[in-house]
Amino acid sequence: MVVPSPSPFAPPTDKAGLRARLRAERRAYAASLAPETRVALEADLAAALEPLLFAARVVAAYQPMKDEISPLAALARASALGKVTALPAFAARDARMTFRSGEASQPGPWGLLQPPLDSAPVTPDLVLIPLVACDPDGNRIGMGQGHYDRALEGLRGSARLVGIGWDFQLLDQAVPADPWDQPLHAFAAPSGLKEFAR
Ligand SMILES: Nc1nc2c(c(=O)[nH]1)N(C=O)[C@@H](CNc1ccc(C(=O)N[C@@H](CCC(=O)O)C(=O)O)cc1)CN2
Ligand SMILES: Nc1ncnc2c1ncn2[C@@H]1O[C@H](COP(=O)(O)OP(=O)(O)OP(=O)(O)O)[C@@H](O)[C@H]1O
Repeated sequence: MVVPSPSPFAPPTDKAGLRARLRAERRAYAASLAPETRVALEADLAAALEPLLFAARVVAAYQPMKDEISPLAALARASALGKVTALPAFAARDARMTFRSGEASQPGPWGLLQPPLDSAPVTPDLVLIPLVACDPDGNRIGMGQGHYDRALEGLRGSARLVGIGWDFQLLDQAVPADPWDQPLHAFAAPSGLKEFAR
């Protein structure tokens, strides 16, 4: 049987190809933002999340990498609303991710600060999740090491799983899902919150 090879000009539909394309888009977009524009977009993100923050008891977010939208304004808002806040912590780069309360005061993997490993582990009921891309069914592409898939497995019954990104990171096209992928309940971006049928 002759299997037609994909055109080198066709946009990617596989996970690795989509990850590479959207990582490049994210890098270019973040580099194009004036610092004050970026702060304003991150404030819009926090406003879009307000109803979810209000309803939550324990909110987990993440320390942003260079090109990611920061959820830290939203996390500060959660704290002001009296919620427990948490961040990921790793004993090693390939260790299981845990969510811990406390200031991000210690160096962790990937150059990101994290709470001390002896601070309290918490079980969030709202998780703000970094992503490279997602689709309207909540399928998510991350950085490709499965850290979030593994950590979210046990939380999806009891927590709202909300992907966070710049607006263009929610794609029109379907993202392929592997059996271990944990689908998102919603996506939040500066333009607002989109709930998925999950
Ligand atoms: N802010 C944030 N934290 C997160 C994630 C994330 O996507 N965002 N992750 C989501 O799962 C995990 C980290 N996953 C990562 C996977 C790959 C690379 C990576 O390839 N980084 C460099 C290579 C250099 C390096 O390893 O330091 C690169 O971009 O080429 C980074 C983080 C856990 N913490
Ligand atoms: N629950 C799990 N148990 C064991 N291995 C897992 C689990 N979830 C994911 N993995 C492994 O993690 C690897 C990366 O998965 P994938 O490409 O879907 O990552 P990702 O969702 O993009 O990354 P991340 O979740 O870190 O943002 C896969 O090789 C997969 O085998």
